[in-house]
Amino acid sequence: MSEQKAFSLDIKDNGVAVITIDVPGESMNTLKDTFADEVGRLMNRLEGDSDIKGVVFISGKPGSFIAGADINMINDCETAADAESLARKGQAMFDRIEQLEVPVVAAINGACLGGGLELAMACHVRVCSDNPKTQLGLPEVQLGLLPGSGGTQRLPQLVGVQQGITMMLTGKQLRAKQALKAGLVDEVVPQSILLDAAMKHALSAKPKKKKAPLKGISKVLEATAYGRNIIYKKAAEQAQKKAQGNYPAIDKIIDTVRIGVEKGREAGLDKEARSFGELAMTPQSYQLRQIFFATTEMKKETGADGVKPADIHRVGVLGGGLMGGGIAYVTAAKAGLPARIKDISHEGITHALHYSYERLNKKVKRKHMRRAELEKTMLSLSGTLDYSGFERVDVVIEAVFEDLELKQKMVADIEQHAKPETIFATNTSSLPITQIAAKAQRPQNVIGLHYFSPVDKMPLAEIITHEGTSPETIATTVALAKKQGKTPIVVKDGAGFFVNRILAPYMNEAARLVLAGEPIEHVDKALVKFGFPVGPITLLDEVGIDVGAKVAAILRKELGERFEPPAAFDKLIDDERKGKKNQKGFYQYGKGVKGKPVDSSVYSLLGIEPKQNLDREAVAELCVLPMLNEAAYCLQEGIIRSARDGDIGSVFGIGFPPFRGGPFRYMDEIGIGALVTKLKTLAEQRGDRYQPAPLLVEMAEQQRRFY
Ligand SMILES: C[C@H](O)CC(=O)SCCNC(=O)CCNC(=O)[C@H](O)C(C)(C)COP(=O)(O)OP(=O)(O)OC[C@H]1O[C@@H](n2cnc3c(N)ncnc32)[C@H](O)[C@@H]1OP(=O)(O)O
Repeated sequence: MSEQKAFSLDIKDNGVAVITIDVPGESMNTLKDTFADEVGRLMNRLEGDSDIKGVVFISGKPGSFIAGADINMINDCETAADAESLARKGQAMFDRIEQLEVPVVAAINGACLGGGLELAMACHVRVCSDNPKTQLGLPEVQLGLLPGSGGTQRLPQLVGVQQGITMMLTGKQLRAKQALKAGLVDEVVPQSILLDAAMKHALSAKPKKKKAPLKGISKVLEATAYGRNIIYKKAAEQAQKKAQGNYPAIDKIIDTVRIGVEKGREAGLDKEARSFGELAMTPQSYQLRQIFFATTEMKKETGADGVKPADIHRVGVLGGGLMGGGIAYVTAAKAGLPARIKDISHEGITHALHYSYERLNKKVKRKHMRRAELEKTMLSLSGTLDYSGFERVDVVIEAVFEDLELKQKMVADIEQHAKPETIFATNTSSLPITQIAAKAQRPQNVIGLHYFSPVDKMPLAEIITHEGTSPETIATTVALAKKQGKTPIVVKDGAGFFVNRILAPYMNEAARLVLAGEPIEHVDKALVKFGFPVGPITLLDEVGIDVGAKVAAILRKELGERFEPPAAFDKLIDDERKGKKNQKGFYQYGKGVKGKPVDSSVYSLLGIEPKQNLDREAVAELCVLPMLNEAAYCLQEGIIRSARDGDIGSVFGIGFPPFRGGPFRYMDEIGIGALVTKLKTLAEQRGDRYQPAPLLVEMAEQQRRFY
């Protein structure tokens, strides 16, 4: 039997060689080093045939071009030299494509990422479909890597140094029209004529090397070495402000581009391959790759083994407030499902509709969406003051005020007005699902579906089951959350569920440090440096100090002394300090306030003389260790199903530094034995709340790891 190939050649009568990429046994094309020989033979064949007038690369997969180099292959590298050699092979393969005498065209439909875009950029012309799935980008930075097969050299040439660096530092992907405007593709056509359009280019004269379509200040800056130096410097400053030195890929990307632009392609490619090798061996890249594997694995899970989710045709949303509005929006705009919003007032409904309209209109203004599409999506949203229309909804998502009796009444109302099989999903963040389901006639249909604010931005959804939730309800809710663009984790009912539960001891500890005199901005900076997107005190201001106090009290009541909040909330609440929402918190807000100065009156209110006693590492450790410990408690109690779910929940829900892999992977890295020793010492010094979770103690004794 002949071996199935990834690249197949079909020479058309018009002399165009069409190379179809269709990696056998994979749902999406990814590039492997083993393809080098295959492509090499193809190139020999093409170079030796003077009848060939042009070449087109196209994908044989229905909705995607190439999703990049195979990340498993990168993961299998044992040394930097292994990874460097992968990069060099890719570079050589793409150089040969570029060196073909005849025009070479990439016909792109769907994802064209990483190594896929690097291949496309080695072609002389790029044509892409206007399919919304068509996205072009170099997302290697999200894996702690840089583009390793010529991308750092070819992208700046096509789109300019500034835009090229930005794309590589952020991993930002461009849609068809954006790619056209940026100079990354040469033509955008409907998918139905993609191949024809590409063939036309293949039969035309080979285009001259194009220049990036730069205008204004970019054009001026990029014209001289002096101007470009400003770009490199600014890019590094901006990126590091966010990355805090935690991502080694950043400097390497900028440096590699710089060397290529200033010293030429050869020097640039050499630096690129070496940097790729080095980065592939960093712990940051390792952890980020594990996050990719975990999320891909989770995309396939239904939440209930072997159970098929029910079809969802319509969704009901109770409450048109901030959360309800956001939920209606992701239902209509992302899941493409009609959402019927019930509120007690016209204002509530108008608010929810307006919320969606504003977001959609922004997309129209940015040309990411047609007006007709906006109108169609808006038509799928409707409102009601009673339950009219609810007899047809398959899932109801409740986002009303946090009041147990009210929520129980909602359950009863839905049981009365909707179908017997309609699922009741509550977006409560603090009430036990078991209690919300307590009076239900059909408790099997009741489940928690906890979104994070803002709903359209935050990627996580916690799906909370109570003892009686049926597997069908779980599978259907998981499917709905995925359609809404969320990564769901299924968790067991319990105070704070998972995310808020592990957040609480961390926030409490940060507040304790402030009360002990550590300056507010010092505590925040320590955790931003550790890798969180914002510090805990800033977060408290954002969430609302009153909300924090309320949640803290509930958790203390349900989970015991370990959750005792520091005795400061009362004073803050009495002083009407709610945080950002009433412009009075730990920091100063309002017009005319520049930067983010601490509101020093909070120190006198709390009777504190701020003085830094601990360094950043110590502050971070004191706050993060209780979070890790609590995550272990959650696993031990079956709140989360696996360490993997806990890691993804923490990274996507609270921005736990992704390059550390999540709390469980981070605990493995510290070493469970070392962690237990540290926690015990802190328990002696600072109090019993630091006592290690029994699971950790047991694991330390047995020298086990989470992974
Ligand atoms: C040398 C080079 O510069 C280095 C590189 O190219 S590194 C790789 C850069 N590319 C990336 O990071 C893209 C990674 N992939 C993605 O982001 C997403 O898969 C995607 C946006 C392309 C598609 O998402 P979606 O439609 O939800 O499909 P998804 O389930 O994720 O992927 C489909 C399958 O392709 C696989 N896949 C996608 N990209 C992959 C990759 N780069 N490596 C290995 N497998 C990959 C997934 O594992 C999954 O496999 P399965 O069918 O066995 O489950």
